[in-house]
Amino acid sequence: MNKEIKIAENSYWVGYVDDRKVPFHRLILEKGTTYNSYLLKTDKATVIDTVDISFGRKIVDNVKEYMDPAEIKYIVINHVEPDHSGGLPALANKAKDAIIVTTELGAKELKEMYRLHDREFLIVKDGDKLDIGGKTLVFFETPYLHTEETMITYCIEDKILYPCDIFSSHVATYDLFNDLADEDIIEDFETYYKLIMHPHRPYVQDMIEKIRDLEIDMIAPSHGYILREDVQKYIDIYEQSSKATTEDKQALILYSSMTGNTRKLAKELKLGLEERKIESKVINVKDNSNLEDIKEEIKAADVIFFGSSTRYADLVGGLEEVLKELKEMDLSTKFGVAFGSYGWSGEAIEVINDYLNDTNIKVVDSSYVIKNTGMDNLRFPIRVKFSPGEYEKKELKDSAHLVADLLIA
Ligand SMILES: Cc1cc2nc3c(=O)[nH]c(=O)nc-3n(C[C@H](O)[C@H](O)[C@H](O)COP(=O)(O)O)c2cc1C
Repeated sequence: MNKEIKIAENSYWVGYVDDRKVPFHRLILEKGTTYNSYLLKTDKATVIDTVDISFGRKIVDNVKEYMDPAEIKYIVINHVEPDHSGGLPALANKAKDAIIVTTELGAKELKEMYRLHDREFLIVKDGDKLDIGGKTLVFFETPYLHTEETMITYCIEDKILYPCDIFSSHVATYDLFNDLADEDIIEDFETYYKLIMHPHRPYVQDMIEKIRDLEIDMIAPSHGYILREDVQKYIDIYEQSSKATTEDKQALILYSSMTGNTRKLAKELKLGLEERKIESKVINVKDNSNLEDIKEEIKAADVIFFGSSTRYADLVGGLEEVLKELKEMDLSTKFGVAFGSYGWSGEAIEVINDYLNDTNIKVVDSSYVIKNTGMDNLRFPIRVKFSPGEYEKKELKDSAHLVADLLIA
């Protein structure tokens, strides 16, 4: 490590500056990045987050500049992605008695990733406190910021928030504090927000509520600049940007049904969209429906759901006639989602998806969702066996919420 970077009394940066062009989430980070790790050298010395898996030995060396790593009592892992937890195996190997502090899901994933089944874990939940001997840490669960297991850590005495990926920026810099930056850092900060956090903006709003009453003098994230000047300005950027509205967006739900089950799915999707303030029109497409009218409705919509149940491995009603028209339309600015009720194989839903893939519409299927949001808890196209129960109704609403979020990405 080149120089001591002290962030508060007995608290030091022990991370790594990666000034290569770093490949990350199918991007090349032209300005590199930093993996910020922090050592709180209290009576129960604590490391908060580590470094990328490629630099595990560096964090051990950095800690050694301040203390014997064997004396570390706690290692806090806010987020398990290997650019932050990657130094854990090397560090835990030296800190043999250290307790790993993380969320329940975080512990499950870390054990699998690094074969840490024999290590002691402390599972924390929203608002739990930990006395580390001279300082007190409080933990808040912040799911999907940026993956499901994520939490953030706040030190009461230092008034420092350690939010891991949240409030980060991808810049390789040795002048780690924002007031020392020789350039305006807002663009990098906003770019990071847009790419990593914005797809999860409802969760950003939840996080803002959790930290609203904390006194925060400094934000010490895990990439890029540590924010100690104009701290509120950066929180405000997250709050304002995550409020982006869906009010001017319109959805169209087209369906065909034999006995009304697919109609029930359409109804739940509409309710879910309305909860996100998206106006939606539902049309039952029959054999004699007016195709020109439906095409006008499609042109006016930002997202179109196409639903059919399956009858002898085929679509029902008049939906296929509509699907045949799509190829001739410019749908490049719109999202398309296939759905349907089925009994055992649900071929119609897959056929709808094939039709959509043959147009220039943005097809919301599981592959698209994973690649654009990192979320894999909902399945697209939307398939429900027979009539939706309470569980399926909730999933349908969640699916509608996710599509609503895609609309303002
Ligand atoms: C005559 C008939 C044929 C069916 N064929 C299939 C089929 O090939 N594959 C399948 O998964 N489900 C099949 N089903 C089950 C329906 O898709 C299922 O009952 C669905 O919930 C009906 O939804 P709806 O009320 O929206 O039409 C069939 C049902 C009927 C009555």
